Amino acid sequence: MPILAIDQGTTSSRAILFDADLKVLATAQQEFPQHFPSSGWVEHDAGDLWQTTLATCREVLEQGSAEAIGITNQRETLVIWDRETGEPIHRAIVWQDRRTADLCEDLRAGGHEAEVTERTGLLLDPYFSATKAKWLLDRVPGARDKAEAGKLALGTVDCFLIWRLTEGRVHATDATNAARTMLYNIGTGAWDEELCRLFEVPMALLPEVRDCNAEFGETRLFGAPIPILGVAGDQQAATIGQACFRPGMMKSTYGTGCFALMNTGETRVASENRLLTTIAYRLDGQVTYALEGSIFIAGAVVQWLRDGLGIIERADQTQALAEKADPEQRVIIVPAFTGLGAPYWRPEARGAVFGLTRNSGPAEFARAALESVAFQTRDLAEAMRGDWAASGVEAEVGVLRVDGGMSASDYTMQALADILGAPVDRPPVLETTALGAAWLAGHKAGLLPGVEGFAARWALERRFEPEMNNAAREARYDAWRRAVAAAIAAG
Ligand SMILES: Nc1ncnc2c1ncn2[C@@H]1O[C@H](COP(=O)(O)OP(=O)(O)O)[C@@H](O)[C@H]1O
Ligand SMILES: O=P(O)(O)OC[C@H](O)CO
Repeated sequence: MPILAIDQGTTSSRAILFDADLKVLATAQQEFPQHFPSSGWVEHDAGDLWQTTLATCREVLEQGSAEAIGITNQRETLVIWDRETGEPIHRAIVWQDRRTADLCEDLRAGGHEAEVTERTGLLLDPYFSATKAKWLLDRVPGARDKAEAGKLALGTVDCFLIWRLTEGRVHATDATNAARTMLYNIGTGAWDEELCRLFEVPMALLPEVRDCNAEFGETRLFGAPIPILGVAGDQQAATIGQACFRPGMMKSTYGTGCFALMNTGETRVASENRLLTTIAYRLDGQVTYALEGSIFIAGAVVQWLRDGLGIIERADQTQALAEKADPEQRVIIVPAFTGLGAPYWRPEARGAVFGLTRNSGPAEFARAALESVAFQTRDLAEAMRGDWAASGVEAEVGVLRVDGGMSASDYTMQALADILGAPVDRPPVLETTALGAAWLAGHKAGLLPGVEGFAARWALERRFEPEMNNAAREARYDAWRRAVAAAIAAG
C-alpha cells in the first residue's frame, strides 16, 4: 500500500505518493503567495499552507489510497493559533524574516548568546522561531493574555498541519523541528524553562515533542483514517533520504538556498566555526546529532541571472553560457543578496562582483554565479572539517551527497567537486526530502526496512570527481576568501 509524503516548503506545497518500493506513483505541487509587509519581513498565510497541502494531498490520493503519512516542512517558520477555533492569530513569520534582528542584537549585547548556544546548538539570529514567538505575543493585541491562559497553541509548520489534519486532536511536533525553535534543549531533549523565560514564551503554548518515527494521530479528511507516522524538518528529512546515517556522512541540498548537514552520531559537536549543532533525527528515542551550515543564496543566484539581469530565460541555460566563459578571466560574484549565512552570519553584508574587465559579459557572469555555489559550500566544508577534527570523533568523511533542483546542473556539480577537492555523488531521485519523510512513515507502519536496509537501496546516478589540480584549487579559493572579506568590508 502506498505512502503519502507531504513536503510543505517555502515557496510551494508538494504531495508525493510512493509505492512500497519507494517509487513515485504521483506528484502534485502548488505555489502560494509570499507576503513582504516591510523591508526584510517575510510572511505566509497559514491558511494558504493548509489549503495547498490539502489540495495536493487530495490530487495524489486520486491515484491510490495511502496507508501512512509522512510530513516534512520548511523549518523555523512559526504559527500561533487559537486552540478553540484553530484560527491563526497572525500570518506565519517565515524563517527568512529579519524583523527580530534588533532583539537578537540586544540579547547578544546582554551576554546571552553563549547560554543559548550551549542549550540549543543555535546562534542568536532572527532565523529561529523563539524571537518570532515573542514578537507575535508582544504585538498581536490580547495574544499574551490568551497565551498565559492556555488558550493559544504554537508550532512550526509540521505541528500546525498535524493539528489541522487531526482536526485539533493532536498538538505535537518532532525533535528535529523542536530543535529549530531555540526553546528546546538538545542536550536534555526537553523544552527549556530558562529559554522560555528569556524569550518570554509561556510553556502552555508548546506542543509535545515526539520521535521522527512516532504516532502523530490519524487524519479522517481523505475517507478512511490514515495514520501520520513520520515527521522531520525538510533538511533533516533530506539527510535521512540521502541515507547519511553514519558519522561523517554529509549531504547538501541545493534549492533556493543550500543547507549542508553532517551526521555526527551520538556526539553533540559544538562548533568553533559558527555552524549550527542540531538534531539530525530521533528514532525510537535515540538522538543522532548533526552539524549544519545554511547558505541563503544558491539557486537564487540563477534566478537573479534570469530575473535581475535577464541574461537567461531558463535556469538550465546557465551551463551552456558558463562553458563559453573566457578561461583567462576570473570574475567572482559574492551573492550576499540577503546578507551572508554560515559561517559568516553577516546580515548586513550585500552582494558584490569582482574582477571585471571590458571583456566580461553574460558568460563570465553565468560561470561566476554557478561557481559561487561551489565556493560557499567549500566555506561550509572547511568549517565542518575544523569542528570535526577538534571533536576527535572517528569519521568516514570524504564524499558529498547532493540533491535539490540545482544539483541537476552538471556544470555546478563539477565545479563543486573541483573546489572541494572531493567527490560529489548525485542520486537518481532528487526528491530526497519527501523520500526521507516517506521512509520514516513507511518504516513505522512496518512497510519498509530499517536504517540498514534503507541505506542499502541508496543509488548513485553520477559521481563527479575533482579534475582541478591542487595549486589551482587553492588559488581560486583564496581569491574567493578575499572577495568575501572585501564584500563584508564594503558593508
Ligand atoms: N539546471 C539548472 N541549473 C542551475 N540552476 C538550476 C537548474 N535547475 C534548477 N536550478 C535552480 O534550483 C532552484 C530550484 O530548486 P528547488 O529544489 O525546486 O528549490 P526550492 O525547493 O527551494 O524551491 C532554483 O533556484 C533554480 O534557479
Ligand atoms: O523550504 P525550503 O526547501 O526552502 O527549506 C527551508 C529550510 O528548512 C529553512 O531552514
